[in-house]
Amino acid sequence: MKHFITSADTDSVPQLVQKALDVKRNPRRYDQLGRYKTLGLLFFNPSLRTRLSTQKAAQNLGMSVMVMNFDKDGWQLETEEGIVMNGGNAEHVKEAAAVIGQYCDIVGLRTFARLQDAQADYEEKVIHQFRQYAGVPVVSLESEIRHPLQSLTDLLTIEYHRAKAKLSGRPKVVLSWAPHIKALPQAVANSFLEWTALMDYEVMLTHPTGAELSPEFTQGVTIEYDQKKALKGADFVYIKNWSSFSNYGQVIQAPDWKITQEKMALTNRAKLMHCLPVRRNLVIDDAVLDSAQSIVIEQAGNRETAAQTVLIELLKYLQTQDEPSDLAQSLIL
Ligand SMILES: NCCC[C@H](NC(=O)CCC(=O)O)C(=O)O
Ligand SMILES: NC(=O)OP(=O)(O)O
Repeated sequence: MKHFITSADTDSVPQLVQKALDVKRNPRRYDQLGRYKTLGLLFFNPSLRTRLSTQKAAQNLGMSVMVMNFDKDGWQLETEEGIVMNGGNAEHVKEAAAVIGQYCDIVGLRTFARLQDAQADYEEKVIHQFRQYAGVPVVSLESEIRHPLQSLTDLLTIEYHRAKAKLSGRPKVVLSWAPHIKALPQAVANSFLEWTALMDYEVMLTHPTGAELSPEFTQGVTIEYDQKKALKGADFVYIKNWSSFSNYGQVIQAPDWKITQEKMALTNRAKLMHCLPVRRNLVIDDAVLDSAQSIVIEQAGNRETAAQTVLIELLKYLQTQDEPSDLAQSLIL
């Protein structure tokens, strides 16, 4: 694996999930793999889990880590090609990415959607420019439209519980929209659909009218507009708010979609998942978050395993690049 930006960066999502389960069982197996390698983590937006779990995962592999709050501490980045830079942006991404690539063997980036211009957000411009100009593997720490480290975590968590509960057959996995006061990105939901589509699950999406996601991510997905119907018989319930895609970035008002104990009672004693942070009693009731059905803390714990799995794959790729060619080898000898 050369980069980690979409599910297409891995040859097989089910195999990557199996590798993550293996890392969960043997977390110290590759504790020297990252020796003398440096990971750079660039945050344009806040983070708790992604920042700490990825840093911890890198340390578990013997890597050094540098973290930068790029929005506060970096120069304002210009991303337009060929522009006369006489505005507010001091540094072009071409130099910034290339220079960071001089210091880091792997670079992670968090660049949330601005939720003003769908076309601009859906291009995921900055992360692709880093892939083009950094010269090293690039990891998404949540881009405008995807959060692949979260999705790998989510599948790892589902597979772990499936095995533990000895669930036979295809699990019913429901992604439900829930209310929020702020306009949030669609990244977590998009990615969850992108990744679950590659597993043998019965996936159902439920949301109010007006909360439709981009067709790029919902093709082939069953959509049920009645939340209670959707929750019936669910084995896993994944809760997330997102703002409107069609009326781009607008907050959708539907307070009745909050997750309550009564709604959870409709499920097949489903495990409740959320990427966090979650606003209690606005999105999910205390009674549900504090119940045994909630696995949100364990899910967040699995972020470390998912990040470690991805770093192992990228470090193994770097090893293949580090091996001296026959010609270089003969010059050294
Ligand atoms: N990385 C996980 C989720 C991050 C972000 N949530 C947030 O911004 C919540 C902010 C708040 O609740 O004020 C999102 O939905 O994509
Ligand atoms: N779930 C998640 O990505 O959390 P942070 O935003 O805190 O990193």
